[in-house]
Amino acid sequence: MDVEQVYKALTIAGSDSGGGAGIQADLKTFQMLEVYGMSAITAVTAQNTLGVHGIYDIPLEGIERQIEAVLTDIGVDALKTGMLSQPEVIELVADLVSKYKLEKLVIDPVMIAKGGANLLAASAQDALRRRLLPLAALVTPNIPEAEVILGMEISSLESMKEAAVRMVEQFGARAAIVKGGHRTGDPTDVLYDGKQFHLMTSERYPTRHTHGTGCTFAAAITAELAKGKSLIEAVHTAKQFITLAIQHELGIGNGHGPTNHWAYWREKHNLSQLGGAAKEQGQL
Ligand SMILES: Nc1ncnc2c1ncn2[C@@H]1O[C@H](COP(=O)(O)OP(=O)(O)OP(=O)(O)O)[C@@H](O)[C@H]1O
Ligand SMILES: Cc1ncc(COP(=O)(O)O)c(N)n1
Repeated sequence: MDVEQVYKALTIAGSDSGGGAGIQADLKTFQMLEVYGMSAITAVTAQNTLGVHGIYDIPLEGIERQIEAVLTDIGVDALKTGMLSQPEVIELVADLVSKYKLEKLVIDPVMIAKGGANLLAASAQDALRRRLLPLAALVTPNIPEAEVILGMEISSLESMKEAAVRMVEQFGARAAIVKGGHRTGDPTDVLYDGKQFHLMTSERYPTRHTHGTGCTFAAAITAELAKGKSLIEAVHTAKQFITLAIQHELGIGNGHGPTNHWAYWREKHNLSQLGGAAKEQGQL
């Protein structure tokens, strides 16, 4: 029997007790894409589908030790960042990414939760621009995040393209994808790889269960990069992963529920989808 290589990915992000976003979404996504997942938790949130009910930052030394423990023993093929919370966490992550010469870094510049809670101190925005973006293989802002980082209004496909180019040319990321989930119409994401644009689009599913879509999307890209896939291949797979995860909503919770992290794997293996019972019972 053939034995295949084990690929490894690390997420540096916040914990979501509700399991839909943050560390939990990232690890579920790594697992479903058959990549070994590891984590460094920056903050613990008390969170459910109705909102964020508490944020407890992990001391800087604790974050550093988690990352060092993983890197000095197990190693990583690719990594991603999510909720970094404070400017000194951004400085620390940038120092460690440089120290260990980590190339495949995906930055999801998490700022505000769907429910409105602030997940990145305003004082950290400058550190994000100055220290982290120049190290990114890919940065994955949604439209409001790109507007804050760049100080520009984004209201059209053309301005999404301009934003992606500025992330690369002005701030030094090697590639940028500006996600279209927050616009009306089909959710088109604009990827600029430093040379050309790639537009990724899908049908828009009318659902309130979109908690953690950005985390899941960036984690899927990271998992595919860990396997050695090209950026374009990785983003294509991630788009399929997130589209199926949104399409086959689970119907969990009374607010913005999680996406379905099983959906891509079950589709690939020709299995029926979970969550249908809730739909039939009219709970969705
Ligand atoms: N209703 C929808 N139907 C289909 N695809 C969607 C929908 N909403 C978002 N997407 C897709 O999901 C991915 C994540 O985009 P989105 O803009 O929602 O990220 P985000 O706001 O960072 O997510 P979050 O803050 O919830 O983690 C993108 O590929 C986007 O096009
Ligand atoms: C720990 C953590 N990380 C990221 C998000 C963003 O996800 P969303 O915008 O869907 O709330 C979140 N809510 N919680």
